[in-house]
Amino acid sequence: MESSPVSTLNNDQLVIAIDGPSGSGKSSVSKAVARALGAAYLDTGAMYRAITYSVLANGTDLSDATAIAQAVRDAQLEISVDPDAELVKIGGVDVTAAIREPRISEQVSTVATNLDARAELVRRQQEIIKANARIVAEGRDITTVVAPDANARILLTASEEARLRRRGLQLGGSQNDEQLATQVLARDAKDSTVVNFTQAADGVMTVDSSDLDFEQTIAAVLDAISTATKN
Ligand SMILES: Nc1ncnc2c1ncn2[C@@H]1O[C@H](COP(=O)(O)OP(=O)(O)O)[C@@H](O)[C@H]1O
Ligand SMILES: Nc1ccn([C@H]2C[C@H](O)[C@@H](COP(=O)(O)OP(=O)(O)O)O2)c(=O)n1
Repeated sequence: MESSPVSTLNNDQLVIAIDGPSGSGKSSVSKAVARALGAAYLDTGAMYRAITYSVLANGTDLSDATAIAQAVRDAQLEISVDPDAELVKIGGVDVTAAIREPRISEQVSTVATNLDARAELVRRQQEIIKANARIVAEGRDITTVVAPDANARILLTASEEARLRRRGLQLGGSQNDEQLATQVLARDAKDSTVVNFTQAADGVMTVDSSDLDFEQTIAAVLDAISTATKN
């Protein structure tokens, strides 16, 4: 599966790890939780998306796993960890908005299922986490691989129906049902071949947001963090 877990936690550090499937609310909820905790925020999915943008822009053959892995090692990737200032750059180019386009969502699993690419991105994510005294990091393998020793580890889930509905609204109704299913469900199925983000690993708390609104979900996650950090 993945490269072996490395301890990322320094003394006195607060690391919150949040994983979950597409559309479960990871990014929006983690950002709000980071603000509430006065912490930095790391969107690891944005790193996979930025690499995908770059390999597509450079005409890299997506079936060439070695070329993709090399592109990740060579990538000059910058990501803001300020929850109030979203910024992603690759090779000096601002790709903050471009990486959210459906064409990236449709191809990103090619990068996410490349194990050499994952190893390099996990290494960079661990470096970013180490450099921040308080940080909320979210993705698919944060609770299990990137920061298994985080102070609180949470799996944020939601029903398929809720996730498709939320993503549809987020994209302003521009995608039909089939396109949404490709970008959400088919992508999760591909990504699940290399990381488990559907079942909570030992010690990981599950927050199911299917029947919670956005504010209730933030409160439930803050509650889970408070329970986990009491011990
Ligand atoms: N509990 C919730 N109830 C309703 N909408 C939500 C909830 N959580 C998140 N959302 C909305 O759903 C959409 C997808 O959330 P996002 O944070 O991008 O998910 P993810 O990062 O897991 O893909 C966003 O528009 C977000 O505001
Ligand atoms: N830690 C991570 C984060 C994201 N990924 C992959 C899986 C996803 O298909 C892409 C994009 O992730 P992102 O969190 O932006 O996706 P969603 O907003 O949840 O739809 O990256 C991963 O494999 N591991």
